[in-house]
Amino acid sequence: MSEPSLVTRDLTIRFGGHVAVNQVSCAFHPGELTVIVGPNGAGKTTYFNLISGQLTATSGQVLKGGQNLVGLSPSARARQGVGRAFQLTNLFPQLSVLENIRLAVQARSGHGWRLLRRADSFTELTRKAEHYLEATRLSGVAHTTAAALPHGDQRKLEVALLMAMEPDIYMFDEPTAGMSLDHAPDVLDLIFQIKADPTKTVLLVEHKMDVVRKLADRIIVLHNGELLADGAPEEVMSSQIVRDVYLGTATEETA
Ligand SMILES: Nc1ncnc2c1ncn2[C@@H]1O[C@H](COP(=O)(O)OP(=O)(O)OP(=O)(O)O)[C@@H](O)[C@H]1O
Repeated sequence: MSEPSLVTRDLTIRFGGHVAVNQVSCAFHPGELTVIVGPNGAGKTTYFNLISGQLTATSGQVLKGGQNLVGLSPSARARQGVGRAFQLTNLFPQLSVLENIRLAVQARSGHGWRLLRRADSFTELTRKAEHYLEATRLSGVAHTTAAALPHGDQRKLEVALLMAMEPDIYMFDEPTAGMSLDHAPDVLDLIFQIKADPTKTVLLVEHKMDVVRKLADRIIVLHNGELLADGAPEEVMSSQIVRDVYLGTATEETA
């Protein structure tokens, strides 16, 4: 197997006396989509926050290319290639879809978020932005303001912004939450597209078992902040301990 693109080693966070993530060691690889599942309160989002930098670990490491990212801000981690989709936080609501994507391309290219003076740089950025616009099938709403987009297109725009940042680690926390059945397949298609690139690593937190089945190359199960199981989807889903702790009850609720 390829070298891991991201490793968490004994990753732990305590909130007072409560250990929300407890010594989680896991290696993630390029070309692999790992879904993180577990019952409510298992520590999935906290684990994500520790990787993307919204939270700082009490102990343990987040290693990328041999560098420990613990202590770096979320934006510093994004510059290191750890990209996380966040609902609306990176959007400029009054700018058009194309302008939003162009700003993300610009930030990635090292021009920051300033207005550009040089016309040739601008054209190059627009060309790249149009590429992501097409990849996410948002060309039809290129000139619509982000604020005026329907919810489903806003979620696609979030994926477009993430793609424009060209991360090598993609993180999605319940990417279809709150979406209608019409729009969910579009966003799942985009994740399929990303996963098809063998240089990208995808991490996904997901409750919906149909989405897990559709996308997962590998499943890890968290329970009470600990890593309970890790393996191929069919192996993990059929293991007795996982069925007892999680799937036995959760599939009925969420499938
Ligand atoms: N900032 C915080 N301060 C105190 N406790 C916290 C904090 N953030 C999370 N927790 C606790 O850590 C535990 C794990 O929470 P987390 O949100 O990571 O679970 P989850 O698996 O993502 O749950 P869900 O599926 O419901 O989103 C919970 O007991 C939660 O109450």
